[in-house]
Amino acid sequence: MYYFYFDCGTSNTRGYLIQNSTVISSQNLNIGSKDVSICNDKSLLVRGLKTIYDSLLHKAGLTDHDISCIYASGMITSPYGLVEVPHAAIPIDKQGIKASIFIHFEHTLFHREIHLIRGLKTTSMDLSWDVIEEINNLRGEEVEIAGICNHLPIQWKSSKYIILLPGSHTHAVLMDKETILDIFSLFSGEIFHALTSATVLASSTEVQEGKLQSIDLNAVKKGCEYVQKYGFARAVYIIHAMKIFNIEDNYKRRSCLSGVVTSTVMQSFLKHLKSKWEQTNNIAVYAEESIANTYLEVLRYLTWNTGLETIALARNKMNCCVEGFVDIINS
Ligand SMILES: O=C(O)C(=O)C[C@@H](O)[C@H](O)CO
Repeated sequence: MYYFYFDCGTSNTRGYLIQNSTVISSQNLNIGSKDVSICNDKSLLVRGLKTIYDSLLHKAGLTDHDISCIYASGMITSPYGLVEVPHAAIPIDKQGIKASIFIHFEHTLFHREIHLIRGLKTTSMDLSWDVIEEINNLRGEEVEIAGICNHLPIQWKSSKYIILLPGSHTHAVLMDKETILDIFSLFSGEIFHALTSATVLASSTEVQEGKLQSIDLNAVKKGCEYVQKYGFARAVYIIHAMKIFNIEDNYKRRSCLSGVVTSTVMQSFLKHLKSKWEQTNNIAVYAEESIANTYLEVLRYLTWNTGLETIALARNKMNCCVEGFVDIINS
């Protein structure tokens, strides 16, 4: 039996052709909810999805009739996706995620149902300004979490632990065995992106494509030190001063800035950990390798000698998204 799965992000969409539980082929397209928002045109995403779908089916010698079901998760259920679908509320596990799937009939290009995996939020109450600070929400990471659970030390599963998912936003997720108990959401990668593309730091932190995926961990540590000593605003200024007075190169300055942003994000997280999730000592970070290592370096710097156990899982080496999707569907 064949089925199709779309993982839709803010900047990218990936389609997977799956036979039983095995991925036959996949394709990436640089289209996401960000483009829908910028162009105010939802058809952009549908056309992108259909391009991926047709191309993978064609390569496999299949037709639409061979695909028993199409699934999608992530920003596709956001206001800048295909159709806005309310988040499901936590606590939730794989079975709950599967049971809350929303079926949408796509009538413009697919002319068939697309089964949408909902994002998650931390409250089901009516929201107002009085309680907005209690809210946390994610879309897409719930599928990755299901896959990540297969790669954690077995002894972690007998108690509570935390999964950190850095990205444009960073979500910290409190787990009890394989149930998502709580979420704490933070702005993060978008801050770094804004600083390195829309401020005076742009040209002094720019690096070649090949160096984007690597990081200088000593420079990251320096960034942490500046934030601890002076706070975010002065730490960022120091990186600007490094350019003005010719200290180090763009690669080191970029790594240092990454340390500044990451340690600011982790300071908020650690405050939350201390006040709300105190009893938890195990933290797994799932991200592209250099980002996961940056988070680990920063966490170790900020929590030195406190008994936290941290591990990194490199997203570029294991695809927890598709693995989690298969687990959810088979649950
Ligand atoms: O629920 C939404 O609308 C979001 O903006 C979720 C976002 O934070 C993603 O989880 C990032 O991957």
